[in-house]
Amino acid sequence: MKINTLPQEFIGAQPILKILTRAGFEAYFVGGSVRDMLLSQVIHDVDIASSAFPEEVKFLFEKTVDTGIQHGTVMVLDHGEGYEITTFRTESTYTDFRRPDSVTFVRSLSEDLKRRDFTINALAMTLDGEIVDLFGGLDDIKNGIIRAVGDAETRFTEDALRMMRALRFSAQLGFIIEADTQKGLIELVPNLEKIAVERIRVEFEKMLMGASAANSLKIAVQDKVMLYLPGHIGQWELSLIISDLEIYQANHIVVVWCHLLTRSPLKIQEMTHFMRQWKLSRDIMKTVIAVVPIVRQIENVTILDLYTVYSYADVLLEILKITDVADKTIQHVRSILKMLPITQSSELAINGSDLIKLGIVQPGPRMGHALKAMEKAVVLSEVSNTPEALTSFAKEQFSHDKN
Ligand SMILES: Nc1ccn([C@@H]2O[C@H](COP(=O)(O)OP(=O)(O)OP(=O)(O)O)[C@@H](O)[C@H]2O)c(=O)n1
Ligand SMILES: [Mg+2]
Repeated sequence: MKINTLPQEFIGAQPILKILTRAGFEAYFVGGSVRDMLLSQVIHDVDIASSAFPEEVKFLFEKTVDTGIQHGTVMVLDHGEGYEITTFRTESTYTDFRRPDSVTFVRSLSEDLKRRDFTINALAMTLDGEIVDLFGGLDDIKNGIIRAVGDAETRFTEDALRMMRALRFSAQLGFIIEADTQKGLIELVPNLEKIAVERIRVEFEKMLMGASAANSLKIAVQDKVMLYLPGHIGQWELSLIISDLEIYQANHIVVVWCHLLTRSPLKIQEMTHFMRQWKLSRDIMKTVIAVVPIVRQIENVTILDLYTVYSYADVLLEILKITDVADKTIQHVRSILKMLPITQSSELAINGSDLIKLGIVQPGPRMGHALKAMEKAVVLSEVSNTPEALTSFAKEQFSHDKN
């Protein structure tokens, strides 16, 4: 099979492959970019594999960076772009189920392709668009199948993360997992415990953001994958999460976590511990802690609640959609958010130094209290947000207070 018109992402890299082939080496586009091109999906990074050894690559190109030279990867810099070239390699035994004990550089493309995870990821393409398909990847793309290259158990023993990747690709692409591949997964799923949380998290998040997330999550429950994920998530009742995802697709990582935790059996105080086990970022943890209690009480939400959560309004509205909250309630929330007189304290018409200048409050602990009271009164439309109205409100409330 030959691709006649290559996407722009590959055209920029063609001169690099030309230099390698003119020097007598083999060079191909490999991995995710070839798969995504064939599926008309967005192409992320264009990876190049070559028979040239790292030192040979460095000799051929003027500007290179050793991004992962011990694994055979050198980045070539060309017109402000970086292209990673990885030497064809085989991998030795995997004592720890995630990293080869050593890699060996080889000159043969087929040796390199046969150690890759799935047939759809084991396609290569020459610089002028000829596809090299040694394991039936093209048919599997056409038929929507995730199939391990060769023996599934061997592939999953080499890197247990590949089991999460199977579920993730299935969710993103709507592909089914081929029977022997699934059998290998069921057999080896306990090895997931040996994989770093960060790596699992990346695949898990991509899975839950996929268009077919519900189906992959069902498989993950059935095949006991969930039992080996962090935070005892395997003990949760996941049917509501699955049915939400049958209808709506999460569009951002933070939405994934807010949704999951809204539907979780965890109390708000327990969530931080769970999120630490998944090593989530501070930003995501803050958002979850702000948004989830509001979603859980959405029928009784107050103007002050929505003011407090204003900076997370987009996430909040997204979660309300996913968790199937009544349209009427969503409209109500939207209209309150739109009508808030201020959205943060810095929008108050007078501030702390104004209060001091006016001689109403002195610096000290009462200041915070005064500012909070003004903020609350403005949000609740009890006072207009003008210097005059706020000054007389403050005088009335605080002038006679002792500072
Ligand atoms: N555990 C893994 C990870 C990667 N690969 C191989 O390395 C390529 C590039 O890996 P990566 O960028 O992690 O995945 P992609 O398939 O490119 O997917 P994504 O779109 O997420 O980048 C894959 O296509 C696959 O051939 C593998 O065999 N086993
Ligand atoms: Mg990639």
